[in-house]
This record gives sequence, C-alpha cells and structure tokens, in this order.
Amino acid sequence: MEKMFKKNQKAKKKLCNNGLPISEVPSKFVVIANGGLGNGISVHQLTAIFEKHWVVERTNTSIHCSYACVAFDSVESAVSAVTNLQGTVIKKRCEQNKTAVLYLFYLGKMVDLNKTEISTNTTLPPGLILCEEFLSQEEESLLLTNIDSDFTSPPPTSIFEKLKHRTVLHYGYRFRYGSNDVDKNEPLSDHGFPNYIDGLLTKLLGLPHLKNKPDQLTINKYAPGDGIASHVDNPEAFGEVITTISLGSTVVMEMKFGDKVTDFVVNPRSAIFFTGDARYKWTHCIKQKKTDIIAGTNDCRVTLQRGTRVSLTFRNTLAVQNHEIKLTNQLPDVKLPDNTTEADSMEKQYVHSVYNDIAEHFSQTRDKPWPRVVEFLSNLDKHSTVLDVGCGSGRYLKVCKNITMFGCDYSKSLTNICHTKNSHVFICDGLNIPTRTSCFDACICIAVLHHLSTEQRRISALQELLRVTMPGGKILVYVWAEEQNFRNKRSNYLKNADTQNHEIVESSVKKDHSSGLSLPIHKNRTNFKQQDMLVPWKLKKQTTEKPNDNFSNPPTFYRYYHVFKQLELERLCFQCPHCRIVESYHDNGNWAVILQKDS
Ligand SMILES: O=C(O)CCC(=O)C(=O)O
Ligand SMILES: [Fe+2]
Repeated sequence: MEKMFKKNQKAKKKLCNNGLPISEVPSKFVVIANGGLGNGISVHQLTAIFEKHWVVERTNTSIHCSYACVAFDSVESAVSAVTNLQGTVIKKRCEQNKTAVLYLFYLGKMVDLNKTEISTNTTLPPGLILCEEFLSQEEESLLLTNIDSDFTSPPPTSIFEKLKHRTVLHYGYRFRYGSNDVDKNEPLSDHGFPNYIDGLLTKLLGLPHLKNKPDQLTINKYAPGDGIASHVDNPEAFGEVITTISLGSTVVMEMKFGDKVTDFVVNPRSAIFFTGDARYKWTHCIKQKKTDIIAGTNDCRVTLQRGTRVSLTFRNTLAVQNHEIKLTNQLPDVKLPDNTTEADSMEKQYVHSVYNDIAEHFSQTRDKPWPRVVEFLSNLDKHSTVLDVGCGSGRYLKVCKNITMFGCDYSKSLTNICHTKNSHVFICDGLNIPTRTSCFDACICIAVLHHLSTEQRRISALQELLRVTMPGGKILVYVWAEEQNFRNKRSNYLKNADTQNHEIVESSVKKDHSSGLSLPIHKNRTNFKQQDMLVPWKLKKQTTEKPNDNFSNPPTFYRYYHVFKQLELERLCFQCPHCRIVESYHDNGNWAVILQKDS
C-alpha cells in the first residue's frame, strides 16, 4: 500500500514537471498517468473501462505522452472514477504480457495534448543568432553520409577521438581538450577541411555573421544520452564568432550567465552563431539525457526523444602572440586612452561592465574587510557620517556601529547586492558624486582609483572626494601597488598563488581594433611587469554540475588596472589643493594615504 502511494506521488510529480495543471480540488477533468498512447494504452481501452460507469465527454492522448486526459460529464463522475480506478492494472495494447498501473489526478483545466507544440517564445541570450532550416534535407543527408564515412575510417587529415560522452573528429587543427586551444604550429593538413564541406562553407560565408573563413572544425557525434559540459569556447584561442551546424536530431541547449538560464531547442539543419555576450559571457552546454522536456503551448511540456545528433563547430584560430614576447623578453606595446572619450569607453568595457558581470562572484570572494580600513573607521568620532566611494558589494558599510555609512558605486549589480544587506547605497560615477559639497565627516575610497585610466582622472577623483568631505574631515585612499614584494614581505596576492586564477594566460596582449587601444594581460598571482594592464577574472566553475569531459570552461573577464609605484599616490595628492597628507603607508600590496581637508 505504502509502495503504491509512493508510486502515485512519483507519477504526480512527473506530471507536474511536464507542466500539467494538476489540481488538488476535484474537477471534471482528469489526467491518467501511465494511461497514454506513449505507454502503450489506447483511448479505446480507456473508454471501454469508463463507459461502463460514467459519461465521458472527451479523451485525449498523444503518441508522445505516457498519460491521457479525460473530460467527464460532471465533477461527481470524475470523483467516482478517480476513487475507483486509482491503481488499476491494465494490459498494454502492443506489448504482450506487459501491464501499466493507472494513477488518476484532477486537472485545473482540460488539456489538448495533440495541440501542444514547442513554445517558440524563448528569449535567446544576446548575441546568439539561430537560423532555422539553414540547410535543406538533401544537404543534410549528404553531409551526414560523408561524415559517417569519416567517422568509420577517419582520413589522415583529421583526428578522431572517442570522448567519454561523444565522439569527435577535428579538421584544420586538432582541438586540445585540457587547454581548450590548438597548436598553431601543427595544422593537420595544408588544405584544411574535407571537400564535402565546401558548399556549407560557401553558404555560411554568404551570411553577414562570419567575417573570416574558419580554419578549425570539430565534428561532434552524440548518441542519445551524450552531451557536452558547460563552457565558453576559449576566447584566447578562437575568434569572435563560433558557428555550429546541427544535423540528425533535435536537442536542447542550455546557456547560462550568472543567475540567468535559457534553454532552447536546436533543430537539425539549423545554424547557430555565437557572437557578442553569447560568445564571451554565456556558457553553453548539452545535458547528458536521452529525452529533453521543454516548454510547450497549452501550459504543457513537450518531451523530445533524442536520436543521434551530429554537429559541426567552426572556429577561427587566433595568432599566437606569446612567443614573440617571450623570445625578445620585451614588454608589449601599450596604447592607453589619451582623451576623455577613449578613457570613458575603455573604463566602460573593462571596469564597469565587468563588475556588473562578476558582481555575485566578486561579492562572495571579496567580503573580508581589511583590518587597517576598519581601524580608520573605528577611530572616527562617534556619529560621523561617512561615504564609501566605490563601495562594491558593501564590505565596509556595516563594520562600525558608531558611525553612519553610505556607499556609492558605478555598478548596478554590486549596489543591488548592498541593498540585499540593507545598506544605504546609490549608483554614481566617482568623478561626479551627486551630493552637496562638504556633506560627509569622512570618506573612504578603497581599491577604486587604480581603475581610472588617465592620471588626470585619478586626480579628479581625489578632488571629488575632497569636495564632498567636510573641512577638517579625513579621507582614506587605497590603491593597488606595483610593489607586491615590499621590504622582503610578499603580499597575500602573491602568496596565494596556485589557489586561484593561476591557470590563466601567459603574458599576452589584448588589442581593441575599433579603438586602437592595446593592453597587456597580466598573469595572475605574479609580480607586475608594467603599470597598466588587464587583469583576468575567471568566474568560478559551476560546482553543481559534474563536467562530462575536461571541457568545462567558465568565461574570463578582464579588468583594467593602473598599479601605483611608491610615492605616486602622494604625488597625485600634492596636486590637489586644500589638503594635507596625514599618513601614508604600504599595506599588503597596496599603497594607502590618509588625507585631511583644510579647515
Ligand atoms: O554540439 C553542439 O551544438 C555544441 C558544440 C560545442 O559547443 C563545441 O564544440 O564547442
Ligand atoms: Fe562550444
């Protein structure tokens, strides 16, 4: 009895997951779990049982459904049927000696299962271009025939690999799982792809999405139940657009970015272009399942059986820049902004937008207050009103009970996190703080100035801090130091090498072709080799999901930094009128000053 109850509950849960409007209140509409065509039970068999006792208005099932829906003539009939038929064992129509156990539940409304179609109103991630019916059926079957024969006997110009959860063929360059890149010195052949790809390539290049002819192709073959772990195709190794052609079977792709998740159906013969955010910020994956349950019309979910699916992923490999730098042992050229427009746009791309994207992860990993900042706040007069400029996720806003703290930050996502902690915060640019002059007893500005990309902006930020502070009030400023090894003491940043981010790129350069700006990429947890650079931030791996191969690759973001040399911060302060430096010191890889505004 108990076993039957458990099975009943399990069946109910499954129906709910399928989107059926199960109701606890009796109604005339009933769903019969296990009583559907998909489970080998015909409508005929059901009506034969019902008609002896009750009047049925309509019965509805579909070959895709293991359940059937029934509309009785009245609630009473439905109640009687649910009570009497619960747990009935019925012989399957087409499978001899096999039976099904029926479980019945009320529905809030009648559902027409055959009218359920895949819902098309999924919002795709920004930058994802999905072209349905990109190939004709003839083109698809010709490709499949050729690809099948390559899988059977891989040509010498290809590399065949059997991964744990799919088989793959690489052309052009071998894709190296682990580093998720290619060896540019080892092309697989002079002529790249097999001839049968020519037509497809011409067709792809005819669309505006691909700027250059791809030079690397991975063909993935998925049996039902196979998948690909969540990843971003390595931005260090491959160009701006990744293209995937699907053949053979429908599948659901899942894309994620922060707490945003999108599932969408990828049909055979479609082309997907991953560009922009979908290329660089959102991860994509295919779960290891034999069926996909997806949103359908009519409040229902549609269950799709997967068949064998083949996908072709085209990539453009990037040139290797590392070698030259290493060989000559010279620092790369740096081209920084030299006007306000350039500085604004660079900070927007490499500071503001990044903090919005990494806010959640940043707040989880940067929540410990630094002791000397807490000490500064604790030494302020009781009831002081203090502004934290660039407060991030608010780690100093609640550390001192005796003072009133406000925070401001450019990042909406970070200020949202502060709101959840009930802190007083507002969004603003530190160069234009929207408050009156002289309205705070003190200010702190921790790890902010180093994100401003010209000296003039760093001075302006100090002047703005001085403006909003009361005459006689104090300001504490911290910036990242070029000297991470000071007086023979290594900073925590260096000491914590090997624990985080160390796997990221060797020294290389990021050139922005549209703006002409060029910045070196810093190797995390190493000494700084230059003052201006991009510092990688790798989002944490999704721990909820076991990678099905070593192809799990969360996105990397780049933050712009100008690290300060000894006395550089003091020099900037000297250029600000009406203040004096009360104290300056090195603190664990940072330079700090305490300023006092003239009375
Ligand atoms: O099979 C697919 O559609 C995805 C393939 C993919 O993401 C890749 O090869 O990087
Ligand atoms: Fe991919």
